[in-house]
Amino acid sequence: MGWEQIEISLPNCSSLQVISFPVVQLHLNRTAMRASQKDFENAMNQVKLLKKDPGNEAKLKLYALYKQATEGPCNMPKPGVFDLINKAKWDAWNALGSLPKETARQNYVDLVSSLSSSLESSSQVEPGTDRKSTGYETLMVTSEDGITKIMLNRPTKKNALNVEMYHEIMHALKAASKDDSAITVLTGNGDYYSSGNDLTNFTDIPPGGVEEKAKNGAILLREFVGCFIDFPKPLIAMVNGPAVGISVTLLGLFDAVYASDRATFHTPFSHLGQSPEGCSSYTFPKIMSPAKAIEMLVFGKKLTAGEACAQGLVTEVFPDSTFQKEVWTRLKAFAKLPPNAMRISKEIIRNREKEKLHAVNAEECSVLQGRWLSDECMNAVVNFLSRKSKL
Ligand SMILES: CCCCC/C=C/C(=O)SCCNC(=O)CCNC(=O)[C@H](O)C(C)(C)COP(=O)(O)OP(=O)(O)OC[C@H]1O[C@@H](n2cnc3c(N)ncnc32)[C@H](O)[C@@H]1OP(=O)(O)O
Repeated sequence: MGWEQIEISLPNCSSLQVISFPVVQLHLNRTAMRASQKDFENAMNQVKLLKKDPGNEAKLKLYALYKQATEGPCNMPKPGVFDLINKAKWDAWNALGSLPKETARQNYVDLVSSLSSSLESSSQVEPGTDRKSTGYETLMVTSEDGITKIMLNRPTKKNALNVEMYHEIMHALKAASKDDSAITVLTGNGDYYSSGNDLTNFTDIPPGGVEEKAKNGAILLREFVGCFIDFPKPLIAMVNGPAVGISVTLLGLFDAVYASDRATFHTPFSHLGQSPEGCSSYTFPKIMSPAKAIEMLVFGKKLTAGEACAQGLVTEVFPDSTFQKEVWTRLKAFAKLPPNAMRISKEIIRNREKEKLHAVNAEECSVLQGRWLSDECMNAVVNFLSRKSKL
């Protein structure tokens, strides 16, 4: 995804002919119809309720029409060539030329209506199936031998967490907290545990712009991390390979962390112009000392599995060749222990910290919301997406 997606969507949105043709046609067909301000507001609310992502191209059109409808023709200075996201948005808006505000408003309403019906009908392909409860797009969730296993399942993207995956993990954790399993395990499919936040999450800009994007991201992150803080049963991470970013910071909220000796632990927040999340600003200094936490969270020092174990972040390291067999044997034995006793013991160990953890989570999300709007963060994301940088 990433660069290819941006390259494909840019020509469509920056070309005057392509984008203005349907707009003009709609204008001619609708001289008698005018969307009211109420229709426009309803359409804006409807966009937030779309069950599926309409894709970057549609979102750029929505953005452009929204700006044209509310502010009129684009009179902003053109963003620099490396400011990919804002340039794509500027191009889309500018391509609408002098389209009247009322027509833009009508076209916005029409576009939302067509997106709602096409995304609605594509989600009805399998009638009667509730994807969220019977299957997942980004996870493999199984439950047997008293263990619910949540496996991150985007191996070709190194199990990067896209927005859908955040939602699905929350859903799977909530379901696991109520099912009849005794323990829950999080692991990754393929060679990575997880490469952390999917950096293409930053390219989906809603009509309200980057500020709205940052605000929504902070709300999502807070809810996501909250699910780990509140998870009532023993929660175990099986770190099958390298772990990056949020997949590392969350480990401080797990009850045991078993790692393959192939695993590494990397939190390159400063490199990305970002700041720590997952309550790591609180859990890491407690687990490994403030200085060691700063080496990881501020200077981005990558730890081997052995180092992470020596510092208390990892419970035990296993040779990769026997990792799966040894850990599953151990987990199956744990899962035979009386589940209520385990749950109550976890509660008494963790509960007095819960309030503090929720407060830390809220503060970290608020700081990150600001970081996501910084040049440092935007440049790092653009550099990754344009293949100029990797960790
Ligand atoms: C809303 C909540 C936000 C919470 C805040 C969270 C913060 C974080 O988690 S910060 C950490 C973010 N992660 C990264 O910066 C990692 C970026 N990825 C990389 O540097 C590298 O991909 C790698 C070192 C993880 C792996 O390198 P390599 O073995 O060379 O593999 P590829 O780069 O070719 O990766 C294969 C494929 O996967 C895509 N991909 C991998 N990680 C991510 C990612 N985090 N975001 C988006 N895409 C990712 C990569 O682009 C490749 O895609 P294709 O080229 O389409 O095959």
